[in-house]
Amino acid sequence: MNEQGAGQGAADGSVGGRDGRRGAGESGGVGSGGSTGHAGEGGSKKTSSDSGSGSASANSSPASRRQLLGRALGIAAGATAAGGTGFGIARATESDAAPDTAPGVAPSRGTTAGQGAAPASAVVPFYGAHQAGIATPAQDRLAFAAFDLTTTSVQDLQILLGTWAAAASQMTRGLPVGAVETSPQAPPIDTGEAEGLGAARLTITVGFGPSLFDQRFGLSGKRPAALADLPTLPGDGSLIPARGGGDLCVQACADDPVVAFHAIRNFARLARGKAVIRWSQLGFGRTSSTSVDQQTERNLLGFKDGTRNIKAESGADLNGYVWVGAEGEQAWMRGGSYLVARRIRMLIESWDTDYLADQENVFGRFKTSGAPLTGKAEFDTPDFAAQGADGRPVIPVNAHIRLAAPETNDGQKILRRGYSYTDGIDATTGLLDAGLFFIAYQKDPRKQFVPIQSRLGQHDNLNEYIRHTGSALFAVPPGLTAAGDWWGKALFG
Ligand SMILES: C=CC1=C(C)c2cc3[nH]c(cc4nc(cc5[nH]c(cc1n2)c(C)c5CCC(=O)O)C(CCC(=O)O)=C4C)c(C)c3C=C
Ligand SMILES: [Fe+2]
Repeated sequence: MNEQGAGQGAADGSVGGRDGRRGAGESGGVGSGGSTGHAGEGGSKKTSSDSGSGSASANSSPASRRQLLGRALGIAAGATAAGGTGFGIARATESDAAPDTAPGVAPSRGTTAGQGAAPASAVVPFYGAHQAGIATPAQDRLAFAAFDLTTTSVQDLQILLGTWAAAASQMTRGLPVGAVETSPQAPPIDTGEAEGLGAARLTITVGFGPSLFDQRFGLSGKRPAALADLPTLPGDGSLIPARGGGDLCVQACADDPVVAFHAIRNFARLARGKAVIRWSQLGFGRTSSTSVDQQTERNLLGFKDGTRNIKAESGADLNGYVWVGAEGEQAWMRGGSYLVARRIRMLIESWDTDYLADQENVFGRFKTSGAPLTGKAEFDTPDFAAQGADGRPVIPVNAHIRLAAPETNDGQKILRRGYSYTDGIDATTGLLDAGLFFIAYQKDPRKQFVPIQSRLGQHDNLNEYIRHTGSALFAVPPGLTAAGDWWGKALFG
């Protein structure tokens, strides 16, 4: 489906196509191009004037589309009538949306809604003090998207966040966002590809980018100091603007790639007319263990990654380095965290020509065991003071772990939650475009990611083999308390 088709289908809101069905654009699709690309590669970034407004601003049948989705999600007239207070969203989701025990829409003719319900063991609770997907033991797969808002209406934004919350409550329980099989004349509410796959430990984590706090929504006074734009850092020379930024982000993690993709796709569909995907990234093979129960996985350079990560079981580390506490001047962020995403391409072909001892000196760890060069077993504590017979440090001065470790960074730590990625071949060089989609959570990027990356960008032995190509920062608010709560409710309150 091309961009024009998508725009037309959405803009004219027509129901009667040649075959009597709604136009293709209305039947959904991922963001601006339906791919995992970004605005600079194919899909052009839409503005409010060319967004193909498939909902509120279109003039014929969008109301029926909104009603359709709203009915499914329990967000309809109440939310629209809220007049921008957000209260209507809360009430609508609370009163009309399905309780946690039922799908969000009464099954219509032939619907399979509900049949895909997940075994309890595969469900990660959606509601809680903190958003799931941060301290949750890392799942196998990632689908991540940053969105740009195409609306400038606060009410539209609130409706979007409320709609997403209701949809997330469904999907994280392994349920469709609405009927998969509707009447022949209406598009299915849920796109259907995750039917029967269960929840697969799906978590959906939403964040707000610095740009959300510009003049459009009257939020500039609510911008946390810690959400300061990331400064230009050493090693930022290869960043591609279209692979960074965004007003909103959605991190969907699951043990099944279809389940993770389905979440992003349906969020993009529900955002139609209000927001478009700016860039997105699929990830596989979690590169960071975030629980003591998880075996440490390897990154694409073949090294165990996540050995000295913050673990879900360490409440002291989570409170000390990850969750925003009373020190944050914006009360709406307490219990939240800040997400830094970096798309880091690995120069794999070059790395593969490097000899083993050099690879190990790059990281300061042994490749097979993952032990520090000063130890024998993976979890041995690195001894950064140890010297070899030649009087030189055993862990080289420019080794990755020395430069990144809390011992070198005023005791600061971050929670890493990245995934390997591959986007095929670089068309100009024929080399693999693969690497690490680095995600880190922290209390304050100004004290954590920025100084650590500043040091790494200047001195890290690894720099010969990597290029940072994308960068983004998001404020991730605390968890939703119960049905009816929505991301940003306290922000707009
Ligand atoms: C700014 C933060 C970091 C970036 C960017 C980063 C990129 C990056 N890392 C690896 C591979 C490994 N990293 C390891 C440890 C490690 N890395 C960071 C931070 C960043 N890494 C920290 C804080 C740490 C822990 C340091 C410590 O306390 O010892 C390791 C060793 C195993 C482990 O402890 O996880 C590996 C391997 C790659 C490949 C990469 C960019 C592509
Ligand atoms: Fe690292």
